Amino acid sequence: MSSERLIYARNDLAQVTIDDHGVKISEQSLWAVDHEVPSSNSLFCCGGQPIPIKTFHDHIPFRNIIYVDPGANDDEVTLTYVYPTSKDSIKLATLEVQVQNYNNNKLSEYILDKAYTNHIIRPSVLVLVNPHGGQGKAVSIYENEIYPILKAARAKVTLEETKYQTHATDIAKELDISKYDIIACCSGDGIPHEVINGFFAREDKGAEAFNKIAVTQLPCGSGNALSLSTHGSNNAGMATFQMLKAKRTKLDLMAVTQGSGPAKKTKLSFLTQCYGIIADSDIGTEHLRWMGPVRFQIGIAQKVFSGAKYPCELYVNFLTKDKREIINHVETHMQLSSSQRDEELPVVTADNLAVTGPDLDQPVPDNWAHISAEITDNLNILYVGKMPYISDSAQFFPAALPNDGSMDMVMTDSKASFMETTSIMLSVEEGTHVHNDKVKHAKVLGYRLIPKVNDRTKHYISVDGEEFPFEALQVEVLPGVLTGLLQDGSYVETCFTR
Ligand SMILES: Nc1ncnc2c1ncn2[C@@H]1O[C@H](COP(=O)(O)OP(=O)(O)OP(=O)(O)O)[C@@H](O)[C@H]1O
Repeated sequence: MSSERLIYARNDLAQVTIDDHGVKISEQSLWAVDHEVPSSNSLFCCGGQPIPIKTFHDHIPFRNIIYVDPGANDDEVTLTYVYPTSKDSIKLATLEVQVQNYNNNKLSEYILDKAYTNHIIRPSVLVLVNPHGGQGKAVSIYENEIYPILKAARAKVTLEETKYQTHATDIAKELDISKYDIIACCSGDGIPHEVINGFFAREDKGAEAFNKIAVTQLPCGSGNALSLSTHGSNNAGMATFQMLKAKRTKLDLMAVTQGSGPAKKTKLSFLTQCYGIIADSDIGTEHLRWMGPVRFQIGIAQKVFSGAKYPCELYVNFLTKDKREIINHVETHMQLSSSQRDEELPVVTADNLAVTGPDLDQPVPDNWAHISAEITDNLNILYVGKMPYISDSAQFFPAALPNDGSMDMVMTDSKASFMETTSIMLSVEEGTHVHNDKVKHAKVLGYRLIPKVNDRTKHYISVDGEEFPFEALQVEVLPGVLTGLLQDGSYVETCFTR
């Protein structure tokens, strides 16, 4: 520090220096940081870059800074930043500082650039709040946990509440896309599903919208798989912070086609398709909605215990058949995406959104495998997904990758005993169920499912957690069409990617 600087140091401002990692508060100024300091010295990770708590009391990492206002003099700024209060929660704070080793009329912009290496400063965000999401808590979660962080980061926020089912689809279909950088769905997984399908219903199949606007979720619903897989959190404040700091990254979508001829309809899916016990337990227990996620587990236990079977015909276009290939696939793809991390995102055109598979009344291509009746006559779970976490206690697709051009297919049949099935379900939390001999797991490029369930009880096919017609469907991957927001371009770590 120069002697001149010492003379002019203001004692009403915290004295700091800027280093490569953030803002270091000088010892004499620590009084100015009046918030509590977490005692844990563990890493604050949650899918983003680790924020070392250990040194946090005298150092504000650039990543934690969400806004910087210029002060009265060139070497003074007000920092707005977040600090962790637990592994999965944050608080906002501000600190007026005088910077001892940097004196320039662009000081606030300099720090802001360092704070937002990955993403747009002051993004323009369309916030869609589903007032019925999360058992009616979405509005208060938005007001109390999400908006304060967006406001502190000076995001340009446009707020819209969804007024009816599929309203989000209509909004996305008619949207002036030039106005927004992000659509943040303050909801469960239902609203992002609707937004993506609203884009797809546009004249260019949504190409321009998919290129311009990142679609993300801030967790306000009962199922928040998108937030858990991308922001690493079910906590709305934390997810908002992670969203602001995330990197625009291309994600694969899945095109789900049902019907043929004039009745042919294609919808996009970003998360999962499901047939069997899990679909019936998720959608079929709507009457237990007030119970929240617990209803799902009760439904599964009931079905497993009763030995429920969901026969079908299944044709699959496999990328990997042997489970051992999946580990190599994940490693190779992660290396590839890390080498492409700084490249510009590819531009999507309507061709990338075109469905190329045969119609459902036509035979599947010769290279698609017909799964043997020994499996499909006894099938009890068919679950296909593109994101690793389906709830905070279920890494159902631990090998799922954002843009490897494939989906993860997981299948079990009712020949496994009740105890075996229970043990499989219990290992879903750690993601290790896919290693179980009784679980079939493959990377697939496309499949056709024809349900053959004859009993009279109502059954379900769910796509991204939403009910779809209980009839044949065909799915293919649309590689890298959606722009999402991921920490450093990757999904949250799983047992495969850790
Ligand atoms: N104003 C509204 N009235 C009725 N339904 C609505 C309204 N706004 C949105 N919806 C519907 O609510 C459904 C669930 O949305 P979302 O996923 O956000 O909530 P959730 O709490 O996670 O519910 P779920 O348990 O279904 O996941 C969607 O199908 C959506 O179309």
